[in-house]
Amino acid sequence: MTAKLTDAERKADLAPLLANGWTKTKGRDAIEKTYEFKDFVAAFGFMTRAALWAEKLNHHPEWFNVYKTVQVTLSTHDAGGLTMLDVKLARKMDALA
Ligand SMILES: C[C@H](O)[C@H](O)[C@H]1CNC2=NC(N)=NC(=O)C2=N1
Repeated sequence: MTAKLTDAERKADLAPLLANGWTKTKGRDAIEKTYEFKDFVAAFGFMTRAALWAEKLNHHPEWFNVYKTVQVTLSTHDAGGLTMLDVKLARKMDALA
């Protein structure tokens, strides 16, 4: 099983994400970000591309879409918190958005 992020990993790998629009979820070891796109097609295009990466990583987002907004929460359910899989998927999503 993937291990929860260590303090060192939180400094090295999580901090850059937190400086790039991700925030820690309240009351839970998770991160979230709200992406705003030009329209629904752009938002759904992002979700489609992210979904293929999620499947490839076998790591799946919690997300919510309304029109051109996609709200994403990442956490590793099997580990009960943040792992490097969340970092990987967050980086990928930022690259795709
Ligand atoms: C059986 C399957 O590999 C697991 O349930 C995977 C699937 N996708 C997952 N996604 C996320 N976000 N956390 C998990 O722990 C997780 N586990």
